[in-house]
Amino acid sequence: MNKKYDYDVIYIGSGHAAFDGAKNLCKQGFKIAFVEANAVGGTCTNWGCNAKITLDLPIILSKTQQRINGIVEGETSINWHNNMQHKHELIDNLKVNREATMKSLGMDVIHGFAKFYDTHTLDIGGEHVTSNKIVIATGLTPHKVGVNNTDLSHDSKDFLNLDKMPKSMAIIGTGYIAMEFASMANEAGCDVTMLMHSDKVLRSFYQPYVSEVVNEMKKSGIHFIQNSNISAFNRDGNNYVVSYGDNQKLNVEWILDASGRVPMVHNMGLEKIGVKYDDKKGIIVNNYLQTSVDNIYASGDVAATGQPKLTPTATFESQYLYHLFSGETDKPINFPAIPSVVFTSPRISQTGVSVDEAEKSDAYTVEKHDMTNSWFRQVTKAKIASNSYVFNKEHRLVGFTEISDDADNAIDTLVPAVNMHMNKEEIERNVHLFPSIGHEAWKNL
Ligand SMILES: Cc1cc2nc3c(=O)[nH]c(=O)nc-3n(C[C@H](O)[C@H](O)[C@H](O)COP(=O)(O)OP(=O)(O)OC[C@H]3O[C@@H](n4cnc5c(N)ncnc54)[C@H](O)[C@@H]3O)c2cc1C
Ligand SMILES: NC(=O)c1ccc[n+]([C@@H]2O[C@H](COP(=O)([O-])OP(=O)(O)OC[C@H]3O[C@@H](n4cnc5c(N)ncnc54)[C@H](O)[C@@H]3O)[C@@H](O)[C@H]2O)c1
Repeated sequence: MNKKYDYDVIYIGSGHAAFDGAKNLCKQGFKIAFVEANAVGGTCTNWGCNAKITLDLPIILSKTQQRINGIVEGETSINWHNNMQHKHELIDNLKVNREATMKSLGMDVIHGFAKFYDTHTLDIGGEHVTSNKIVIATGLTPHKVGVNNTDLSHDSKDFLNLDKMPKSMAIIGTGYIAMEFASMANEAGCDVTMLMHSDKVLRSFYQPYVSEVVNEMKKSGIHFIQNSNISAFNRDGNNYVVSYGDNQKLNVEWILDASGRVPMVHNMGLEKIGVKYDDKKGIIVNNYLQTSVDNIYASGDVAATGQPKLTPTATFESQYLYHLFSGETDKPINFPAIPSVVFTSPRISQTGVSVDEAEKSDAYTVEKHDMTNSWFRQVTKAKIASNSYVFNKEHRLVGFTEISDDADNAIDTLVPAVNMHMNKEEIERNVHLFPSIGHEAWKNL
């Protein structure tokens, strides 16, 4: 579209924050390139959501079998090696397929690490490429705890490639990754110990529900050490020793550092061209996802928008930039309620106004339900199933959270009702498949 630069838009990164909107821009005639330093498709596609949920399949079966034991007889045992093979079959080619799709649509893929040469020029291994607009979509990278021999620990990518499940594992942190991977490892026969930073687990979720998940995990044999204050990792033959607390030691086969993920903002020359960022939150953007330099934008996990750093957010931002660049909108980004789920057993999901926020304000009312007595949950023999609906003053639905093995499905069905702030009349205009979790989630409204 313009002759001055090689491209109309270059995306640094090729994950959901880039590709999802770029393909639509490309269809409108924009000349597009992606610069990718690692696997095309980014974290979610190669070592995030997709890989994790594939490995979770036998965990769901095993947990279901335990609930309906007696109806289904015998014990389920997980063959982790075969589970990992299944993951490789589904995941390993995704990056190849994604690159082929990009090229077939007419977009270029440049392999290498991008640095800014000036505000319109990227340096990729000494080659210069220019673009009218540049979108920084570089995501997050694992944080390493600052202790002695920190390199003896592994990260989430290593876990998602473990061919053999270790007999014992120390997990640093109790966030999303720590809790999900602990549930999987435990069910696959590993002795898991969680080394907590404080006494809080999954801080952004409704704590009474989080406590129930922790209790279930404890019953399954997972150990939680609060305020662990870890100080060093050391080798002990083929094993590793984690030093923590007041000279205490934990001997394990494997250490997973799940102490968080930090924005990919370094060594890119951002300081040189004046793009402002915060080491923890990411690249500072305005309501148009525009950085402190006019022609440079940020999208997805690396953008400091205050939104949950999740795939649906990255996709939404990427699509917004498509609408903005194509001239279809000149309005600021207007985020919908983003649903999030922790894939533990049971799972916790939430979207919109949280119960905590609602309970601190007169503007909301909260309705809580124990779902274990509902008919459909009796079919699934749910031991734990509760949810909470948040309504505003006009009794319109503005938030929802659930704990249950079906919390992911429950939230997915309610997202439109929360986003549209539906009232009773609007809710009743929607009919649902029966019997289903979706029907259950709507019928209390
Ligand atoms: C283990 C795990 C499980 C997850 N599970 C879920 C889930 O169940 N649901 C969910 O919604 N979210 C989940 N997430 C989060 C989700 O993966 C991210 O929110 C999403 O991938 C963000 O997309 P993105 O495009 O912003 O960044 P990314 O997908 O991280 O893409 C950024 C890309 O930029 C590249 N890059 C970085 N710097 C440069 C550079 N200078 N030059 C060139 N390339 C560069 C990187 O190599 C990377 O490929 C999970 C994350 C992890 C780690
Ligand atoms: N189901 C999902 O949607 C899903 C799953 C996995 C990851 N993710 C995304 O990936 C991101 C990263 O996940 P995460 O679990 O790495 O981060 P997180 O921020 O959720 O958790 C980090 C954990 O590490 C702890 N911690 C920090 N410093 C520590 C220290 N020095 N010692 C011990 N513990 C320490 C924190 O207290 C916290 O419990 C999340 O923000 C989330 O957006 C999402």
